[in-house]
This record gives sequence, structure tokens and C-alpha cells, in this order.
Amino acid sequence: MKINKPKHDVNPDLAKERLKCNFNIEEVTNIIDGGKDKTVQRKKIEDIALNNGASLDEVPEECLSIKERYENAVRKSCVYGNLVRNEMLEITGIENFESPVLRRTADAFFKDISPFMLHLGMFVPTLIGQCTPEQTAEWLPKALDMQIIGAYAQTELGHGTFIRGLETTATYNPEKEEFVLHSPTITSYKWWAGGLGKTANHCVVMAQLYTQGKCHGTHLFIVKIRDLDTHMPLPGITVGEIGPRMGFSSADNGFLRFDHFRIPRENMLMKHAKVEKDGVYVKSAKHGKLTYGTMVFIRVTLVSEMSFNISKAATIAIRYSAVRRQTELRPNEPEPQILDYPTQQHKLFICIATAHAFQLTSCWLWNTFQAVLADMKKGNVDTLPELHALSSCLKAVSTSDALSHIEQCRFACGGHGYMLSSNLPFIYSFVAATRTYEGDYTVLLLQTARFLVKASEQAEAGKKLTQTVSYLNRTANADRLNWDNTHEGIIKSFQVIAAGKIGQCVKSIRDRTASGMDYEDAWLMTTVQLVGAAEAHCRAVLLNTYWSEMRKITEASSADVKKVMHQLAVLYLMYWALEKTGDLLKYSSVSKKDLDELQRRYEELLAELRPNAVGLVDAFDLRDEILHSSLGSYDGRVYERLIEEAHKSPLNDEPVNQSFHKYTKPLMLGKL
Ligand SMILES: CCCCC/C=C\C/C=C\C/C=C\C=C\C(=O)SCCNC(=O)CCNC(=O)[C@H](O)C(C)(C)COP(=O)(O)OP(=O)(O)OC[C@H]1O[C@@H](n2cnc3c(N)ncnc32)[C@H](O)[C@@H]1OP(=O)(O)O
Ligand SMILES: Cc1cc2nc3c(=O)[nH]c(=O)nc-3n(C[C@H](O)[C@H](O)[C@H](O)COP(=O)(O)OP(=O)(O)OC[C@H]3O[C@@H](n4cnc5c(N)ncnc54)[C@H](O)[C@@H]3O)c2cc1C
Repeated sequence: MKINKPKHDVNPDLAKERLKCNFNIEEVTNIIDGGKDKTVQRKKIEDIALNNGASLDEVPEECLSIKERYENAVRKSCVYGNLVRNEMLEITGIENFESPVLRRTADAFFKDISPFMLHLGMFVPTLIGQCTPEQTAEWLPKALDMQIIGAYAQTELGHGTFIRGLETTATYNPEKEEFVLHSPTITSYKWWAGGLGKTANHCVVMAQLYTQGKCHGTHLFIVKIRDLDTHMPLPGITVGEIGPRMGFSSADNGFLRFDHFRIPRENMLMKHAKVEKDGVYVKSAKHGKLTYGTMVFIRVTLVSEMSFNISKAATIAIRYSAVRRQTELRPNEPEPQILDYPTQQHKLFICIATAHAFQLTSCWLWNTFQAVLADMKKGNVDTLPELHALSSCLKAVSTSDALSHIEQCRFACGGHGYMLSSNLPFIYSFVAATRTYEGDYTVLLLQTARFLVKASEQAEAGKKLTQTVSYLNRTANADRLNWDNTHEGIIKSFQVIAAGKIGQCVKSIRDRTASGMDYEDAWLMTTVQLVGAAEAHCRAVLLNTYWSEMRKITEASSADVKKVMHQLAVLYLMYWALEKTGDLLKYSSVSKKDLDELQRRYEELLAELRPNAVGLVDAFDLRDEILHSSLGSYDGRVYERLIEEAHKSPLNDEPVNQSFHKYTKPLMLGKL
């Protein structure tokens, strides 16, 4: 495999690590990419995007002012967008505009975030999912060609989670065949939409639809908010940026207020429900929640996004841990590489395994999503609730796990991991937002819990359940599972934990209603348990999917690759079994002796994986331009890079800062 040759000598410790690796790295890269041809395609696209240096910044993004950072990000977005439009999409095919390969190259341009991200990330998918064929013909080519730039304005100042509580109104006027968009209260300001503040000239707006004097709930509208030539906001539109936040600092998350703003009837996105010219409302023939489709789509894609982010953080932390030496183990012996500490391996090897677990699960989820879309095309929406439950819990758990693993990667890099030049703080703050946006963690797990409670009741009634909850058919009446210390045994025990927790929730709700509580209060009182049950279900799905997909995907692999992929999956199973010993003790016959044995095997496995650690992160094949890290580059020149980056600090532009003469010296002389 062609590796981008480092310009400098590789750090000797890192070079030695690469000699230790006992499997074929290229083979694992091909597995991650989804095949050899996909690796070739990815590399071709990366060469187009990155070889001309257009992604490079003279001054690090973080050293710029807010305005400069935004302007620089727009500049790079245009260069990048142009490359996507003219060269990259030709290779992937226009229908793959959301390809992870494009997503990956975008990271080389933006340490933080592109102000255009939501254009391709949400605006375009909404057009694809919510437009009639005529609307698609009108809007999609312009959006894909970037003649118009869009945002997705759903959340308001007062409501994000509770979509039915949104206050923006779209009132239909049959005389003029127009909708009037209005923000009636301060809490109805649209708030948060990425790219809305300064970049977008169009946006999709979620608003309460009124026609013939009746409210028909939230629907989507496409709205032009700025003049295409001058970029000035149109009359009736107040739009701006919401201000600095934890991350997302090079983009322009926006606010938007409508003052009786008129749009043509054709601007309601009418694939599912519509308003006729005379004002008659025709509701979706299929399902009431199809306007939420973009959210489901993004939740599905976020699982792969989390895999990518963990793989970046793991690459940085593992390469750094191979270079970094700290603390004598025995007097007069060299300090060990910190990667030799089992505690460090415990923090980091799970990250490699999780990146694989999420990648394989995301492919499986994507196929499930495509199958549901195909069913819906034929008018069958029966599979939608299961997809909604799955995408909700996998989005919640993958973003939450990614966040804690990435934080462990930062801890694993000590003080240097706190430097922005390590890139770990950027990765962390990006992923921190994913736990909240597209549906908050708790809220989405409660959506899954609704589905699980219904499934449990169906299992109790002897009905056959769909695939992801079919374990409830087998385990509904099981009390404590007989512990079986095999991989399949661990997966089964997680299904029993999930079934036990769901059963306990059902019982709590029933006990509470039997004692006189109404159902809503009984549900509310049980929500802490319900979140736990949905998380447990998600763990069972993740463990089962990772294990079975790993076995499938490595069927034709070489023995060494099979072995190391198998070891990672076993590590994942053991890690989670040990994390959840309380649940195992409650729901299975596992003994202290069994758990001690599991712990011993886990520690041995860390040691077995140790020689392959650097090889495993090299297999993620993340170019230095994408990693943006002083600690994680391929050549391991950690200390040299930290010094180079320090010199880029604007505070080092002159030997004495003017504040000394203005403030410090007068203070020292008592003249302030
Ligand atoms: C170039 C590539 C780029 C890739 C980049 C990758 C990532 C970046 C992308 C974006 C980044 C940044 C931006 C983020 C944007 C946003 O955050 S947009 C705003 C997102 N907002 C949310 O997610 C809000 C969360 N809230 C909800 O989803 C719903 O309100 C909630 C599900 C909580 C409840 O909805 P509500 O209307 O109140 O429903 P009910 O409680 O009445 O439920 C009725 C039944 O409908 C079922 N249901 C709910 N949602 C769905 C759905 N989506 N699909 C199918 N079914 C659904 C619900 O379960 C109920 O069913 P039962 O009655 O139980 O049977
Ligand atoms: C970086 C970023 C980018 C974003 N981009 C966009 C965008 O482009 N477009 C857009 O429309 N929106 C966007 N959002 C908004 C985002 O979708 C919402 O912030 C998110 O859905 C959470 O909603 P909320 O802010 O109303 O939180 P809230 O719902 O107010 O949550 C606050 C707390 O209340 C809890 N809570 C709320 N409801 C319940 C319940 N029913 N049961 C139990 N607990 C509950 C939550 O768990 C949480 O702990 C973005 C947000 C961020 C942070």
C-alpha cells in the first residue's frame, strides 16, 4: 500500500513498533473501507483534495479572531466545495454526495467545522427526502451545484426536543396562494441552525401549518432568506449568528425571525402531506412522522461519524504513547514507553475496538435504513418504528461512548493532549455536540424505550417479534441466565440483561398504575429505569452486530488479520462485560470466580494486542492533513511539532507585549 512518505525520519520508537506488527495493515484498511476498490477510490479522492496544499492554513485556525476564523473557513469551504462539485463527485457519483470519503477529506480543510457543512449535511438530504418530483427538479440541482446555499432551521429558542411545541407559524392564504411565515414570540426565534447566521441564502424551516383556520402540526418549507446578489437579508427576515460556543467556532450557527414573511404555496415541501390551491389540507397517506425523515437519516450516519472520530483520537493517542516515555519502572532502566502500561492500554485499545464496532454496525444500520426506504416506496411503513427505535438508541449510545473514549484519549496524552495543536480538544468538542444535536441522549433513549415496552408486551402475548428484539421472545420468562463464559455467552447475557430491565420497567409501570397513578405519571416515574433499559438493549444490539459482522467480513481474510480482528471483538465483549458486572450479577449466575477469570483474560488480551497497537491505528490510514495533530503524525516528531506550533502563537510575534508597558510596569512601579 502506498503510504504518504514522511518528510522527516520517523521517531525510532514508532519505527520499531511498525516492525513488531504481525498482520497485513493494508488488508485491515481494505476491510475498514469496505473493499480494496473502495480504498483505491478513497486515496484517489484524498489526493485530489489534499495534494495541492489548499487545505493548509498559514496561521492555525485557533489563533485567529472570530471574524477571521469564519472568513477563512468560508474561503476554504469554497475551495473545497468547488473540488467536490468539479472533481470528487465525478468519482463517487453524485448520489453519494454524503460519502464518508468526502466527509473525511473535509476534515483536512477544517480543524473545527465548515460553515457549509449543514448545506450538504441536512439541507440537501431534506430536499431529497421531502420534495415532490417537481420540487426536486426545481431545487436539488441548484443546491448540489451550490448556486443556492441552505440551512436546516427547525430548533427554536424555546424548543428543540419537543418538535410539536415549535411556535413558528405558516398560515396559508388561498387568495394569494401563499404561506405567511411568522415568529409570534421571542421563544419562536429559530436558533442554532448551522450555517444560517451568515452563510446560507436559503433554509428549510419547520413551522406549524395553518390552513382553513385549523392547525395541522409541523411541516417543512423552503425559504429564500437573502438576496442572491447582495446577500442582504430580505425584508421581513431578521437573521444573525448566535454567538461563541464550546466548539463549532468556525461556523455560523444562526438565529432567524420572520415578520409576516410571504412564500409561494409551492415552497411547502409536499412529498408526504400537502395543501391544495384552495387551502384543503391532505395529510400523509403513509405515516404522521415522515417529515422527521432527515433526522432519522442523520442519526443513521452519525454512527459511522463516531467511528471516524474515535479512530482519529485513537491514532493520535496511540502514536503519541509509543513515542512518550515516562517514569522508571526499575532503577537505572530506561523509562518505558507509556504504551507499555496496561492502564494506558485499557484506556486506548477499547477505542480501536469501538471504532471497528461502530463502523460495522453503521454499515449494517445503513442497509437496514435502505431496506426501510425501499419498503416505504412500496407503501409499507411497518418497519419504520423499529428503524426509529434502532437509529435513536444507536445515535445516543454511539455519540455518548465516542465522547467518553475521546476524553480517555486526551487523558492518555497527559498535558500535551490539552493543547489545541494535538487536535484532541477539537475532536472532543465536535463530538460533545453530537450527544445533544439531532436528538438529546436521554430523549432518544426514551423513544427506544417506548418501542421496547410495546415489544415486551407483544412477547408476553406470545407474538413473534422483529429481528432486533426477537431475543425478548426467547428471554421474556427467563429468570437468571446460566453464565456461559464464551463469546456467544456474553452476548446472550447482554440480551438477558436488556430483557430483564425492560421487564422490570413494565412491572414498575404496572405497579404504579395499579396503585392509582395514571399511565403518564407511571411512565414518568419509571424514566430513569427506561433509559437504562434502552441503553442495555443498545449494548446487546451493538455486541451482537459487531460480533456477527466481524465474523462475516473476515471470512476470506488471512489468518493473522482474522486473529487480530477477532481479538479486538473479544476485547470489546470483555470490556463491556466487566463494565457491567453489577448487571451480570443481577441477571445471570456469574460468580466472583467467573468475573476474576474474565478480568485475567482481559488483561492478557491487552498484552497480546500490544505489539499490534500502532499497526492497528496505521490501518485507519488517516493522513497527517486529516489528523491535524502535533502528537499523532505518522513520523512521530512530537516534540519538534509542539515547539513549531508554539512558535506560531501570535503572542510570540514580538519579544515584549505592549501590555507590559501599559499595565504591568505601572503596577510594578506603583504608578497604576
Ligand atoms: C457532507 C456530509 C456531512 C455529514 C455530517 C455529519 C453530521 C453532521 C450533521 C449535522 C450536524 C449538526 C446539526 C444538527 C442539526 C440538528 O440538531 S436539527 C434538529 C434535530 N432535532 C431533534 O432531533 C429533535 C428531537 N426530537 C424528536 O425527534 C421528537 O420530537 C421526539 C421523537 C422526541 C418526539 O416527537 P413528537 O412529535 O412529540 O412525537 P410523539 O412523542 O408524539 O410520538 C408519536 C409517535 O411517533 C414516533 N416517532 C417520533 N419520531 C419519529 C421518527 N423520526 N420516525 C418514526 N416515528 C417517530 C414516536 O416514537 C411515537 O410512536 P408511538 O406512538 O410510541 O408508536
Ligand atoms: C452544535 C449544535 C448544532 C445544532 N444545529 C442545529 C441545526 O442545524 N438545526 C436545528 O434545527 N437545530 C440544531 N441544533 C439544536 C439541537 O437539535 C437541539 O439543541 C437538540 O435537539 C436538543 O434540544 P434542546 O436544546 O431543546 O434541549 P432540551 O430538550 O431543552 O434539553 C435539556 C435537558 O432536558 C432534558 N429533557 C428534555 N425533554 C425531556 C423529556 N421529554 N424527558 C426527559 N428529559 C428531557 C434533556 O435530556 C436535557 O438534559 C444544534 C445544536 C447544537 C448544540
